[in-house]
Amino acid sequence: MARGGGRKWRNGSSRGGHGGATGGGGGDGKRGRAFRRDFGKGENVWKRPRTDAAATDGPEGEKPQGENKSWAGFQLDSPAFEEYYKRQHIIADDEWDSFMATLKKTLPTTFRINGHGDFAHQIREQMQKDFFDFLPEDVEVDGEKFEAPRPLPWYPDNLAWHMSVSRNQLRKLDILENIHEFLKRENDAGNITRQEAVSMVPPLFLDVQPHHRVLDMCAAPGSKTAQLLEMLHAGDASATPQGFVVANDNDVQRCHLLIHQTKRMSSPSIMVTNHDAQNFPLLRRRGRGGAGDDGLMFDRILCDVPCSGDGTLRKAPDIWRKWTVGSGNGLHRLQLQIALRGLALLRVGGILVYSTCSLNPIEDEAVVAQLLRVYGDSLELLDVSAQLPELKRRPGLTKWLVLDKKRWYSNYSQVLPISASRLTPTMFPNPNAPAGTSAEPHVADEVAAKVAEGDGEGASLEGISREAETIEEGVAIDGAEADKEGQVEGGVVDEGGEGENAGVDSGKGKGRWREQVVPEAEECGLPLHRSMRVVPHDQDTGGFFVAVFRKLKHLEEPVDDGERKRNRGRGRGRGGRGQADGPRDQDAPEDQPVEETEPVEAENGGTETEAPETEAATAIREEDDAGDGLATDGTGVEEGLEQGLEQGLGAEVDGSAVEAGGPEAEPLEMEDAPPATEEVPRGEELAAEEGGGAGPSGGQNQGSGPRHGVRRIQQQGRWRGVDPVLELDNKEVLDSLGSYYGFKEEFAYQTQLITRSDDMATCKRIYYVSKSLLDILRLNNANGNPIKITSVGTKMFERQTVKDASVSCAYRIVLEGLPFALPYITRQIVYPDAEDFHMFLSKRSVPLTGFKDPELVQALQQAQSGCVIMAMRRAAGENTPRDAPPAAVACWRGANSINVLVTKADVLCMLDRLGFSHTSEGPSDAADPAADTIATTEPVEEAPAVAVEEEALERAEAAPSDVAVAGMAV
Ligand SMILES: C[S@@+](CC[C@H](N)C(=O)[O-])C[C@H]1O[C@@H](n2cnc3c(N)ncnc32)[C@H](O)[C@@H]1O
Repeated sequence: MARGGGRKWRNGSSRGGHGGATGGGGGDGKRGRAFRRDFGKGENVWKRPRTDAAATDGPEGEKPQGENKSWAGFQLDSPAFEEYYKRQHIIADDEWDSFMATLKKTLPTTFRINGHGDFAHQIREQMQKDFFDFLPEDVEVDGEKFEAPRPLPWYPDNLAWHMSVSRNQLRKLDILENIHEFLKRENDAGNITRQEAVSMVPPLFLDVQPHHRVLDMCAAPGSKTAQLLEMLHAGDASATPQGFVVANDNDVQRCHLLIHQTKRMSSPSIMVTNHDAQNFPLLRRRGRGGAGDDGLMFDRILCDVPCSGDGTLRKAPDIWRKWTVGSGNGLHRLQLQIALRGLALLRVGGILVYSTCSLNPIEDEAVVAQLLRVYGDSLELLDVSAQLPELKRRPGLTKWLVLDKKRWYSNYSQVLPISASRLTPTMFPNPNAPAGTSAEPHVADEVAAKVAEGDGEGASLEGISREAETIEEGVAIDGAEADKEGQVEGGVVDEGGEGENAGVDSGKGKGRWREQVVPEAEECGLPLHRSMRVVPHDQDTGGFFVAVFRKLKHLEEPVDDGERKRNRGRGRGRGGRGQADGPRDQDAPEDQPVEETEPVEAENGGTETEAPETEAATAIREEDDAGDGLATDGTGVEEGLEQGLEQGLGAEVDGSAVEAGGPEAEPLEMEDAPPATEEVPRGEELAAEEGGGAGPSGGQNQGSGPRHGVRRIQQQGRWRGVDPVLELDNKEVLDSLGSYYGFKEEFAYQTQLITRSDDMATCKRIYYVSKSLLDILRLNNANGNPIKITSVGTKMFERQTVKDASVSCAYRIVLEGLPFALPYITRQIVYPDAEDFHMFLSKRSVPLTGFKDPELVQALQQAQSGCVIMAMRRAAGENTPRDAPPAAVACWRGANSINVLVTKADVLCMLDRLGFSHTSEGPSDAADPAADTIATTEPVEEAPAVAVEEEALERAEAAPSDVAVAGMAV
């Protein structure tokens, strides 16, 4: 569907990236002068550190370079971490010190300019022109030279930037403070996103095109989702993309961060869902199979899994203290389950990127290796070394060790009973190696050899540690005897019993715990070097791991029976809830018709359904002949996970795996909280807050045609408390919108508007969704709504409670949705020239007669009271159609005046983009709204509300370790 010049004019500049830019503007230098005035304070601010306490970090030399004050009190080392990673050889010995030193420095500030094309380039140019070009060479912060900001060389179009200073340091010099203010303002308006450099990498390898269906499986807080959306919208600027992005997270709170982040993108092509990714539903169509029509399968999947997060030590230093080897081991299973589910949902030919912000091979290469084993020649680990050539990366490891309970293993066959429930074969380079192939060398022999070589107790990392002492004290050396004070369990003497840390030689408890000969790591034999690890000291970043896969075909061949049986026994032995059975080809070829679940009319009037079964559920059902009470619709699921489980994952399916079979979800309010000043119709408030009960209201809904995609509020059952996703088909509302705004016929408002309230006649918010997402909503509905949707599309209209009875349409157009409606509006729209528009934005409230252009005054006087769109005219001679103005803004026309209906921050950014002068304080506050007939004083969130959310966003981004710990299975 065409969207006219939406991409060009960028409704008020804000709401981020893709969606239309203010365009034009810039270049006249006026705005730049306004900003530069702030710098002219008659002194060299570049060298003047602030004298307040925040300006000093304490004496140099007492902290690692770059460490800031906020790190005071943090432990910045971990012997366990060092021992572990040295042993894994993720870094060569001669680089170790540099690696560790970088890890102890704070992370530089990096940010990304949202969007693409003209709009993004304008921001970049403005930023350089007004700020960076003015930086003298000799700026110092905290006694260190301030390096000029530079674009990240590997990020396309110079749209991602690096500043050597931390965010705290940005506040220490006035001139940097101005940059900080600019970044903050643009961030609030959604034009810039602070994001760690390495976190920007995975989406780039997905090569998202506008027609792609994209799934972001673990998406919150959403910085990568934002990138995916930008790529989706990067095609024909005048069209809504054919594809869409589904952003999922299993944490309801974090879903709200995700909604906030994606809302800034103003996209009708985004859906936020709330599922355990390992159980993400697979939707099928009945009788409509065929190339290009395979239900809800995806062309691109980002699998940025929960992880132990030790690649983020530089921004989350508490990870030093918390670091244990158990974090990575404990997450491996979940990571594998999620990745396998991702592959099951991927179309043939599609690309899946697996990524973590952990350096740990158990979370990284071991997962990748198992995916390759399960999929065999159905999956290719892509060699992407030629892509992003400027990005320094290291090839993935091809061998590694597994550590548990202070004991190193190279092969699962060595695993002692004490660790058998904590480790799985899939963690090892060779999960299927028969027992004994890599038996541990006899310690006594090794000790003898080392002693003979003159090596002794000092050889703590490369072989034997402290054997001399252990022998002296008569400690068991081949697992048969007990230490005097230690305990024997399965032949291992463990000092603390529960200690998890690597601590091969912790220096404590001399002679109290048994040492082992560390086995040689085994080669995996798979092309894992094609995966990549970004390490901090290569380019002053955090650490990250990325692997890029292409699915070549659907799985067909069952895994080896013997192997399945062997592992099935193991699963039972461990009390697993279920066991995967042999593989089935659930991932039907594109041309194969598939069955669709029939929704069952539930007693409460809502729709209840038998959910499409997840593979985990299948695993349970098929292991347990009684079916474990789980519903299945027989649509089948990819056997990937089952095989993964069979091949040693252990076949235990944790409680969460059952969820897709029908858990009762936490009540979830689906829409953003209404602005405090707005009046919420009572019926709708109830619907949102109480999760049900607000049925169609009396006669108001009469006259509506049959609803499509109806999903009434669930009073019980799977998504209890979740607002419905309903296609707006209330004739009165649609007619009122159509006649008030004079929408052209080609505008799909008749079919592509969605509400989340059962009471359509008075629904508070109306959302606009792309055609392709609408198809998915309908498919979801036809399948009984297995997908739990927390938000969809972009808000386009909001109900306005007004005192003035002459206002004939209760719905105003909101900032996010305006770009999509603008090309089709023929009424209630006026066209000021640049001068009047500039004046209006600066004042934010102007009498109807207060404009210089008499035609504009006349048009305003003739407009109805209520929402009016001000669309700036191009300069004379510019031959641009009226429906593609350089900027437009929604306003409220009262009896005597017209008021802008966007935040001050948004107006400021719009002025910036248009090259209009303003003070850094921005436009004045709107005139007293009481003077007019608008019922709300500030209809959109003002900066404080946004700032709070931003803070939460930052916290969420900075705390992956918490996420990981919370998500740990053990
Ligand atoms: C590493 S963070 C994702 C960061 C995100 N991709 C971004 O760029 O902003 C991992 C996310 O996974 C979520 N998560 C944890 N377990 C999950 C599961 N089983 N299914 C889906 N999401 C999960 C967490 O809530 C967390 O938001």
